[in-house]
Amino acid sequence: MAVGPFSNRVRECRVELVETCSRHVASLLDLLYNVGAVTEEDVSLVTGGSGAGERDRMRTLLDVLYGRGEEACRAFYHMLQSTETQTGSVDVSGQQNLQEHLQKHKDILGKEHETIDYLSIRSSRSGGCSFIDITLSKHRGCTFPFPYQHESAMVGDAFRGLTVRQESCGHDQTCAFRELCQTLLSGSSSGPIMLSGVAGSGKTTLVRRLVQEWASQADSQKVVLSLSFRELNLINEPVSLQELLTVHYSHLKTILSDILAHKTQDVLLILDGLDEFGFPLDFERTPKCSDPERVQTVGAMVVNLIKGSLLPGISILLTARPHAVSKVPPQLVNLSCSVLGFSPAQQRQYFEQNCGSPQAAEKVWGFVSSHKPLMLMCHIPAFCWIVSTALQDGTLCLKKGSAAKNQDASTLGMRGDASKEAKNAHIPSITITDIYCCFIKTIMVFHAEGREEGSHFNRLQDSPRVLEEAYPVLRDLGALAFKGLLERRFLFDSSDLGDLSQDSAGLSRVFLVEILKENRALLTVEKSFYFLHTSVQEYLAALYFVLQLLSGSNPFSGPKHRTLRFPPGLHKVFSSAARKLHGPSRLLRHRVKKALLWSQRHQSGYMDLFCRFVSGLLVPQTRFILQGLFPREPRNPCVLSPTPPFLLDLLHSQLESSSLCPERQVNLCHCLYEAKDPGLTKRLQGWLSVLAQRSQSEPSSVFQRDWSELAFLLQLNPDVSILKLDSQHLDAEGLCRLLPVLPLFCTLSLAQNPLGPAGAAMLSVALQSPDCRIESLWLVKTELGCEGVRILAEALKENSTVVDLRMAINQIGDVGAGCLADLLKANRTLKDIRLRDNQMTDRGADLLMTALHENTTLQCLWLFDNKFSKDGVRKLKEFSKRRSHLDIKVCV
Ligand SMILES: Nc1ncnc2c1ncn2[C@@H]1O[C@H](COP(=O)(O)OP(=O)(O)OP(=O)(O)O)[C@@H](O)[C@H]1O
Repeated sequence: MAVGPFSNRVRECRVELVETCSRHVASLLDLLYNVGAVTEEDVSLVTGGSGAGERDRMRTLLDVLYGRGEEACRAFYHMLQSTETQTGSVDVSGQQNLQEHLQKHKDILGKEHETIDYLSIRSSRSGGCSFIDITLSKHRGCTFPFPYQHESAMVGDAFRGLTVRQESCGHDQTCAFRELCQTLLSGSSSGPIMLSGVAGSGKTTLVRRLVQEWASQADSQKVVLSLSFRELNLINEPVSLQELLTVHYSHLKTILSDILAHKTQDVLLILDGLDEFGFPLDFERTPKCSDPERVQTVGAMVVNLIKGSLLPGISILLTARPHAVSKVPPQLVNLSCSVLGFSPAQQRQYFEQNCGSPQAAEKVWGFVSSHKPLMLMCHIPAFCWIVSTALQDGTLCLKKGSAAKNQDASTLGMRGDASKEAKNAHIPSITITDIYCCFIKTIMVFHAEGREEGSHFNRLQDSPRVLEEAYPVLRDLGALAFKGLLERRFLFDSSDLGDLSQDSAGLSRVFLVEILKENRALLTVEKSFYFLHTSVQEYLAALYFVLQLLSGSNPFSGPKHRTLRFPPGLHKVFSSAARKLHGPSRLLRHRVKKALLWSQRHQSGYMDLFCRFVSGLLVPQTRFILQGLFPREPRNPCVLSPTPPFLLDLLHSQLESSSLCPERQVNLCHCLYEAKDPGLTKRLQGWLSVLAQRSQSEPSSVFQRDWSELAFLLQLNPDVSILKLDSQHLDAEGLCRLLPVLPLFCTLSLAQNPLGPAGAAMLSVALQSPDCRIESLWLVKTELGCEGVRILAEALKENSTVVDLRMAINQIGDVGAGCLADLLKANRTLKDIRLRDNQMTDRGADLLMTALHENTTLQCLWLFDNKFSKDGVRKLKEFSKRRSHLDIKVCV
């Protein structure tokens, strides 16, 4: 074998040749065979191996050529030159061909991603779903969500969490959909972008919108390819990326390999729903693969795409629920976006565009905006749909709600000290369970027979009959939802639906249309279903659970006369425990307790809503909304009292448990709220009087979970205007738990707590909140230091409510005085600032006086016990004398 310059080039440039010439391997091999440079055996060696892709074939060819020696390698370079000249000449027509295919691709994908809403109530009322811009936040790299929290609860928190993060690290920003669209379609981004958001927050809707936006841009050269993880789950056999895409996009068949080889920088690959991906993603051990033609498992393919080994240079948009974000190592993610959900203004816009009439929209918005728990949940678009469906015709709920509102209004005028206010405080009586009951009822009634005749109101009168008829369907669907929850399963196939899909009365169609979404997998013909929103699954599971309880059956054994069985392990545990108990009341209590404990064992907050719904449905007043569905006389008389005492006892005894984490404790408070516990108001009063006593006596330690509970109780009661938490060992973490309510007090007194700069960051979030009502902020001896003051001063520049700021004994020094001086130049609201004992010297006093030349609103500045010289004090007094509106208090 002769080695010369050509064979050396083949060896040295192997990687480059594989990279650039693999697409010509077939024609090169032909040419080389025709001129005798390679043999028939060589050809079968190169083309053999069914799994080998172009790159593998190219590598084998180069090895063969090197083995054949200098002449074969020279022939190769010669052939390569002529092949490239030939392909160059067809480039112009190729370009035209590409444009035509691209336009066709845009048309097809645009149509596929039209925002079709199958929800017939919605389409009947508003002509389909209109897209409302939604608030997103973006962040370089990757962020992880807070652990231990139900994802639905995280949405409301996300708005404030965002500002907290902004304060502490300064690189999160809110952004609108348009901006994300531009980043993805402009061609300037590459690598993975993670879009996270809780269930129903609108990720898939954003993806649809993005594809439509791109499809409408005639000049966009981006090639968008969109796949859902749900579909990828169905591919069990190894496959090459090229083959997978060719099957999915058969209309791109002729140009796909060219795009994948030469236009990767123009490709945007959307992978929707990472949370649902069933295959493991092993970023450590998955073998590297850079050949789109090489077969591999779907999991390995996804890993190689995300790592940039496969199709380097493409942009990838991954969407995931928050808990699944960590499936991808953060260092591989270029940009993270979170769907924060609808802001209050966007919620209002949603109702305006999705309710049947402006009056209905106004009613729904009025109701939602006066019920804080509802408003928090309405950050999630899917929940907006549930609420608008439940309320716009749900006369029952609206009547009840307006009564609650009137009572709220009667207490709103109150002013004064928190404990006095709490005595009169009224905790609103509408619950989330009420809303879901109205939702189900509205849907059932809407689809009932005789829909064409009579008004919705008339049909509402007939609802007991409709609901009675719906019993078997609701029970079976509920059983499926419950089984899914226990198994942590959210996707069901046709066999899971069993009789439901063949229901002769057609009632189950209601659910298939309104409540279950069909997963339309393009890669296979198999159908699967999932609930419109996980909260709907949790509600139906709770409905089933309570229906079974009230009819004396064991919810854990599945409905009788049906094939649906729960996991054998679970079934055994629950039924053997049940056998040991006697008497229906004890059995009922036992079963509810089991369900509560079951949920508490799951620290992730999964099943939190289920427990709230169970608590709500055990209240006869709430069940009355679904009159007709429940047995008239439940076997168990203990569930007939307004709020069953056994339920309250159970929830209260769980609340006392010392092993409960704060988030589960808050969930128990939610359960008490759903159970319409009349003692909630008392609990708040108790809390506030304990705090009042504590601040007068020796401070004792307050657990973090207590702050969560207090925040929850205060949230339900908007009428308390003064919050005094002096000397309570309250730190930044405690403040974080209280954050939802902090802006809502006129006077916030947090003296003698170890807040420090981190606590100041929390407070600055409250001060910048659009809901901020804080007028007096008392932070005496809270370890702020100059850094804490700097953070607060920045926030106060944006705030126009605080009039009275007390910050004695905080060691702010001259640096802190300088920050306050800067604040005084900008702020026109503050009237009274107290800075006793803060280690300020003449330098600090000078800075403040300079600023006060520009500020004419400050009336009182207390500077006792600082480190001023005699001359400094004299200067301050003279300055004060010259300014009639300003009183500076100072002594040596
Ligand atoms: N921007 C929006 N404007 C109007 N309606 C919206 C918007 N976003 C979502 N929705 C409504 O909320 C429903 C749920 O949204 P979507 O399926 O996109 O959520 P998701 O985040 O993908 O949920 P999941 O994680 O469960 O897949 C949609 O069917 C749609 O009706």
